[in-house]
Amino acid sequence: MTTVLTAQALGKRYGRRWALRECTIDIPAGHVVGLVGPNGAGKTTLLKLASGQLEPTAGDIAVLGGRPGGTPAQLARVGFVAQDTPAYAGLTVAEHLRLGARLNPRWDDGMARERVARLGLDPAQRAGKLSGGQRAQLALTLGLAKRPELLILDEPVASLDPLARREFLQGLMEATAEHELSVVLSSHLVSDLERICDYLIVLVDSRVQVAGETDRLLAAHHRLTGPRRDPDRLPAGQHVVSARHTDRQSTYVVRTDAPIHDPAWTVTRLSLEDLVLAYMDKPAAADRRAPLEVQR
Ligand SMILES: Nc1ncnc2c1ncn2[C@@H]1O[C@H](COP(=O)(O)OP(=O)(O)OP(=O)(O)O)[C@@H](O)[C@H]1O
Repeated sequence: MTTVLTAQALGKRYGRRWALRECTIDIPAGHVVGLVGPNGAGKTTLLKLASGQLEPTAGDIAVLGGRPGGTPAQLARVGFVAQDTPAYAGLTVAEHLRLGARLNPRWDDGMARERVARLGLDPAQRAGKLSGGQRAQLALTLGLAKRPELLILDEPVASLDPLARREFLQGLMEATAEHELSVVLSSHLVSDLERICDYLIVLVDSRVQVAGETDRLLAAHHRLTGPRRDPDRLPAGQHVVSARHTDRQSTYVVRTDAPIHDPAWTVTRLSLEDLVLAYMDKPAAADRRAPLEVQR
């Protein structure tokens, strides 16, 4: 597997507090990867370490085979769109493009101008006067026109209304279809991830709980509902992700590659949101096993 990001026992500490601890992760190339997890899981910290904005306190990280932010050439290969889609409020849209051209050796000015025109952004408008959605689009334009091999987006759509969100994600999907680009996108909005991501990683408390291509993950997970049954009475090939019991009834989310024929169970497929919630539901700190990988 060719990876765009690989980390071993990666950690970042602020004073005595670990923001990310012993994080081991491999992110494959050629995908639009959704990174999801509860507040405080360490997603932003991981993405900032990957883009070279933070230095690790412990462990190793390599992005596109190099040290994040290690050289100007390495910086040019990775684009980053931050949570608050920052822009220089006093600079106009056109000035942002000129700055991008000056700072980035692989800058695609034609693409930047074409996107700005298509989005209806006024080149003379100061970024501070743009709406949140327009600012996010400007940030995405700057990230794409850099022509990175890897584009990292940290909750880029969190503050956008549904229409602006859809337009932003549409622009991102078009760009990934047109250019060879790996994308890692963190978001709490699983329905958005479901639309654009073909690979999912659930991070809880710095640990990868599950990672894999979304269609394979969905094919391998099922909800079983039926008469109460203890987990040790499930077949060995059924890995329990989450369990709920009443006096009479059990509901499991299981991962299995084998068909489920037990007539006692009502078997239903999961949505991506159900799957994410099942993994987020696990007591994170207690679960220190190797993550599940569902891959080709
Ligand atoms: N600059 C900092 N100083 C101290 N602690 C920090 C700092 N940045 C992050 N943390 C802590 O590190 C942990 C991980 O934070 P991080 O922002 O990486 O999580 P996240 O998964 O992105 O969360 P969210 O989904 O809420 O954005 C949190 O407990 C947070 O409080």
